[in-house]
Amino acid sequence: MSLLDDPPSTPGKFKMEKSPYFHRVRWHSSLAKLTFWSFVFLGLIFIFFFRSPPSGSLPSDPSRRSLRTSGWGGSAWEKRVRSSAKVRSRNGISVLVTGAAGFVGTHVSAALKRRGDGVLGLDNFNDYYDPSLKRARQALLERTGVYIVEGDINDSALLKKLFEVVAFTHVMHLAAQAGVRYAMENPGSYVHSNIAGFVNLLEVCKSVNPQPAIVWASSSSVYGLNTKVPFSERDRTDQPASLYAATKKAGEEIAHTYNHIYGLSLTGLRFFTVYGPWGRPDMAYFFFTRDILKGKSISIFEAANHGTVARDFTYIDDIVRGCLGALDTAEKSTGSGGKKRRPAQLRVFNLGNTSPVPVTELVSILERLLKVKAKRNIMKLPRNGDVQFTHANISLAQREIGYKPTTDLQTGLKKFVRWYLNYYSGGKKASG
Ligand SMILES: O=C(O)[C@H]1O[C@H](OP(=O)(O)OP(=O)(O)OC[C@H]2O[C@@H](n3ccc(=O)[nH]c3=O)[C@H](O)[C@@H]2O)[C@H](O)[C@@H](O)[C@H]1O
Repeated sequence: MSLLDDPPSTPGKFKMEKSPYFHRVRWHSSLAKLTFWSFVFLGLIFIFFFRSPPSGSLPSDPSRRSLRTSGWGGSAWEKRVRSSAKVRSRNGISVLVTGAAGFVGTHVSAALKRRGDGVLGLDNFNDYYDPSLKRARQALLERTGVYIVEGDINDSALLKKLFEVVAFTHVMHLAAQAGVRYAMENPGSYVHSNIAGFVNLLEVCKSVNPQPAIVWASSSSVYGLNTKVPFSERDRTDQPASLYAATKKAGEEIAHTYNHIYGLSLTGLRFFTVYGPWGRPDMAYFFFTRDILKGKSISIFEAANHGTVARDFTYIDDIVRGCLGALDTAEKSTGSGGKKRRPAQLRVFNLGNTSPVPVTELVSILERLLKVKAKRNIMKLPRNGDVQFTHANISLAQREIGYKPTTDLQTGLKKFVRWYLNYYSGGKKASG
């Protein structure tokens, strides 16, 4: 076997370069290398010019799973975009909803459309969880007249085009890489969506005229290791326990910057464990339901010394009202042409339920609703980003945006279970 067949992989093996045999083959190998790299170079040019989609493309990112963007542009497409974003009520707003095929995105889009606002969705339909659920949500929205453009928030050309076609008054930014534990598996996807994607969106929003007001999803996870309860917006948020939390916290700081420099009106909403019909299969209430029904055991986390793990579970309809309240009270951005004229609104609100429930109690409610006993496997809370409890103080949101949650966990889960049984009967399988 020659040296070229067995390239050195350790510094030690490089000593072989001194061999006279190596000098004899070097000239031939250089020619071969030159030919090889010329082919690679020509190949790359071919791929770049002839194979890239005509209508904007995604930056390559190996951290993404199955990320497709279908073609956009053309007069029929623009007509569809305009029609979906058309305001149909007096004093209505036109909203670009990113992550519209997501759980919260679907509900918010439908609610806005119902009251006569113009709504255009944007979603990349990635396969973080079962994309068929996203497609089903899309079909639901289509029936209400909401069109979802398939694309990524990192695609500047697409975002610019959307603002060229429609002068959106508001952006409801819900596209994100969610999930606390998954951040250990795929950190790049959090940076891609929650940081790079958010910055890209803000870059476009700051440049358009008029600038939209932006309401976006932060997270209760920014409170991290904070132990002061209930969590108030004034509490410290500099101890994130997961990369997910850190990217959401970074988002809050990034929002501050764009507000400060460019006069963008920005409102961050710290959602507390949102659940309900059409929910996310990666969340505990959802996969507990699936596994209990299948007779599979479920892992229930407990803290040190049998400490209770609890969440301020918040029902989707309450969250939707919070989102609409934030949109309705958002002041206009104050910049144009990338320059700020005067200070703009910058807000952060907790959207929780203010009554934490232990995860063991969540399971008991599910058992009663499903009429099946769960196979409980009590486990130590893993050190992968989960915090022991969350509890929202919502007085600021109550005062400023009229937020008032009304659904307790029992009532909300009843609605979820009804939806779940209905959705997954008829051949559909819960996965993700
Ligand atoms: O408020 C948020 O900002 C976040 O809410 C949600 O995170 P979490 O509150 O962690 O929800 P979720 O995973 O459903 O776990 C619920 C409970 O079950 C416990 N849990 C979980 C898994 C398991 O196998 N066993 C278990 O006991 C677990 O320890 C926890 O106590 C969103 O996913 C996230 O995207 C973000 O929006």
